[in-house]
Amino acid sequence: MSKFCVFYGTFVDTPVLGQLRIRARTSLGVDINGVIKFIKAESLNPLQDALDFDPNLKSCEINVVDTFEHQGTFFFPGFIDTHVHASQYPNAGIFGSSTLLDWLETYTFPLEAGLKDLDNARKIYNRVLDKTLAHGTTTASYYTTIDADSSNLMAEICAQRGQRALIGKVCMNQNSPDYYVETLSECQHSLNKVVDHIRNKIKDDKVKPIVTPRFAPTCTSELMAWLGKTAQEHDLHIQTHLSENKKELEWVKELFSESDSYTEVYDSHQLLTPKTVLAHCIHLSDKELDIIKERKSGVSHCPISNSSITSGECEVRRLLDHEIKVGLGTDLSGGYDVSILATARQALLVSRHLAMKEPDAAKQEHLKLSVNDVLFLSSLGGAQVLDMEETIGSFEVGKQFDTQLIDLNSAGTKVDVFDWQYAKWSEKSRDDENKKLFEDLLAKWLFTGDDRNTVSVWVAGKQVFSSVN
Ligand SMILES: O=c1[nH]c(=O)c2nc[nH]c2[nH]1
Ligand SMILES: [Zn+2]
Repeated sequence: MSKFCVFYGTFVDTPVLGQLRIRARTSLGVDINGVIKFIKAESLNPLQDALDFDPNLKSCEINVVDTFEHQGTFFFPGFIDTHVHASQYPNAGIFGSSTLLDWLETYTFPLEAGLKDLDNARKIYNRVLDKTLAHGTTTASYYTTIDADSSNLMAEICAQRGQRALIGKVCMNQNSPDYYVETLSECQHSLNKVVDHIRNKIKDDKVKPIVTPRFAPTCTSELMAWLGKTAQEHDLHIQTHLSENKKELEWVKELFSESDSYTEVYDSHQLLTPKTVLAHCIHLSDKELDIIKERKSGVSHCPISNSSITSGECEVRRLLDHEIKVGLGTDLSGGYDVSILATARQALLVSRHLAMKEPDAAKQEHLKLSVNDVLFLSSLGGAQVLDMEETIGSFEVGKQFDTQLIDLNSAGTKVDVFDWQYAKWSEKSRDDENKKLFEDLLAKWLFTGDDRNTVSVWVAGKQVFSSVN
């Protein structure tokens, strides 16, 4: 890696929900630590911009990545997958007509148990990294399995391959099959082992442990209380599932009859913090939304999973109106697609389904998520959910350069752009028209693009994927 890198071309991000920021003819300088040091609009010479920023750079190697002349190319923040079960990847697409509770028994627990075999785990986890990086995912919050050694292996693979990752060794000590469960003390021991391995042996700031009670039904109150306390003592992230499926809700009511709601089960065990990621959140009362907002926890919206295993339609606009942080999750393998772009597309479509059930025209319009909204959820929204918005999710001086380079003309692309649909950035006088044209190109990317358009990916300034290698 060069001491200093300058990227030149068009930068697109979503600093605010619903708003695209398109910066053409722009240079962006990145230092050896992957930190964005300057962003210069109306740049004519990216190399000169670096020297203007710091004349001392003259004596070191400066690498320029110049995409300016290449029509249909732009930089977008790396995608953030806020909820993905790496261990379930082999089952992507295999779910039949199951719903959550029978899906867990039939497909999921047997698969996860098999990752105790480290050769098997290594194959699966490397494949997950191949695929997520190639689809532009620069940060992921992973679930692994209950097994500490294979969870540590996943952390090592993420560190080697350069992805920013939260590693969640799954915790479950009740209502689980005999072949796939731990006692309280086994679970405590294996979580401690994973936290120690990641923090003291791997020692990569980009890879962190995350406390992961699978979901309330599989965790005793004693385990959840210990997990809440551990997260607080070690300042750890937390992730779990909440309110995904109606049968699951009834089960939680039976198991935790002393709690007023599913959300309160977690809250009463100190599991709701600003660093908590709650997957699904489909069937919540207003009171539960108030608690989540109050605790500043975030929601991972997993629309492909919710449609596939028939869990329901998450009312994302309602969450956003409640000022709750929302990001996107692929939720492999309840979800079948590793792609956050495909997940964003499905988020938009699910919002249209909710809108179709709303008779009031103004309210119907409000329910619809726009292209800009779902692109926000895929990037800065996800960063907020992971409590990492100061570091990643958009292009700002001081943030890390976690980025994907998109080329709508890449080899084999499904996206077709006609000459008159391109923005002509060399003609500055046409910038208003150019921006409009570019917004349409982004919509084309969302609806017709895929990993063939993701040609390079960087995490903390380091290239972690290139389609030409
Ligand atoms: O989507 C889901 N995937 C899972 O593995 C799981 N476990 C509990 N609840 C779950 N939901
Ligand atoms: Zn899940």
